[in-house]
Amino acid sequence: MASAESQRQEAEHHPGLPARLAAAAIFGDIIAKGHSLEECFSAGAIPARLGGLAPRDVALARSIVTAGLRRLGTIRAALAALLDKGLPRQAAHLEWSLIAGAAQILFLDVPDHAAVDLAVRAARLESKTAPFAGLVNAVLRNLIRGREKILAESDPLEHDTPPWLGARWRKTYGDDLAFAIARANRAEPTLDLTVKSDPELWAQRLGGRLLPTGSIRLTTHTPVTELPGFAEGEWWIQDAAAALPARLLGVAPGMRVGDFCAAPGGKAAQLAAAGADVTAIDRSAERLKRLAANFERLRLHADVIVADIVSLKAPPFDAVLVDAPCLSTGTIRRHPDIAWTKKPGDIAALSAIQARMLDKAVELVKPGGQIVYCTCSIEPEEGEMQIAALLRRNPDVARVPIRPSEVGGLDEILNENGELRSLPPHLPADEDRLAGLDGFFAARLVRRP
Ligand SMILES: C[S@@+](CC[C@H](N)C(=O)[O-])C[C@H]1O[C@@H](n2cnc3c(N)ncnc32)[C@H](O)[C@@H]1O
Repeated sequence: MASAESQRQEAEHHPGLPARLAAAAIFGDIIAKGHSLEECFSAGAIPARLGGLAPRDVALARSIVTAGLRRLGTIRAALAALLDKGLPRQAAHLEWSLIAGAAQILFLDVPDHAAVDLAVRAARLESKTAPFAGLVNAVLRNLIRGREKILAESDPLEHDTPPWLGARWRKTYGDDLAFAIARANRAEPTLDLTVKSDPELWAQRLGGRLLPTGSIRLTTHTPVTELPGFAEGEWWIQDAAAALPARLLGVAPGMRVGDFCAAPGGKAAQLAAAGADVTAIDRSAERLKRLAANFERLRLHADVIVADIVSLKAPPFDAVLVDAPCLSTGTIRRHPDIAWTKKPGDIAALSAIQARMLDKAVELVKPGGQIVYCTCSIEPEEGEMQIAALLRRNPDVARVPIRPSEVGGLDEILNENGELRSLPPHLPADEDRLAGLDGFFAARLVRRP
């Protein structure tokens, strides 16, 4: 290992180096150790990987990691073709540095020579990898030569989607839609806002586009904290599809609503802004702190409870929203790490918890009260099949179909049972950067009186 002192000296002479070292280390944390992208760049993670980095370097490291994860399959296939003998075992972690270099060369607006030079310097910093600095140089230079062909031949489904997910999506949605989902996942996500009130006025003030669903889609590059209305708590960031489930509950002022799995509070804020008396429940005290901070900025109120929903005891609610934990495959555009950190076996464990949460929602909603169940997953086990199973096992529950007028007239995001099923290629736009929706499932139910 390089001493901290030699790293510090190198970094002083080569200002771009710390961001590349951090990016390479974080690729390892995510791909090999299964940490999430959000966790790696959260405030708590800073001392471990990002300590001492200037905000500009943290932003660059994040761009490298995000671009690299979004196109990981393409990068790995290209590197494998150039490394016919693979990487030497003692220097296997050079892969992270090569991935970071390749992400810059293929997908970021970074000068090629900087990407190569800094990857070579990073390799020289460690005794185990130093003998292979020449190999790093040769591989990345060959990558530059082959760039056009690599990009032209890169297929979203074959290369940038893990095979098990690609196979699932083909089976569920057919070849064409599976391809469209994979292609949409490679695009940068849009920046959508939910406003407390008067979306037309705020769309105008923020120079954004008012979507048929009522969300505002922005094109600005101004940091969100500097935009009008942020400090005043007039709006919050929330994907346009994620904003739909809470609206389907049709809350009226004073209604007692249980938000099951509430943190960090995007949907709870919608319910509270609509005048509901919200009880926000989540088992993560840490994430509920974020909800509390968000609510403070938005000047909204909710009663907050740290609890496991499965064993929750509470007086009955007028309505319940269940935003259950899930595989989150509908949000790969925003969280490209999900494609590589989730495993096929996760679905069975998650769908068992989802079923128990649904049963709890039925138990804790008053007779005649409504439940909206949602997940940001495009896997049917966590959506359509979950509701079909609940309706089979509990005759006291019925579906209340969602009408197109409740989702901005977007018939294509409703299925034949009147459930919401949005997918990343939905909501196309004249400009690619304004297109797309997170993949969400939502069903509205009523506990029979
Ligand atoms: C999809 S997120 C919720 C997002 C939130 N509703 C929003 O709109 O901002 C799922 C949440 O479920 C919580 N969670 C997972 N398992 C839980 C359980 N057994 N009981 C309570 N909360 C749970 C997680 O801590 C996480 O905050």
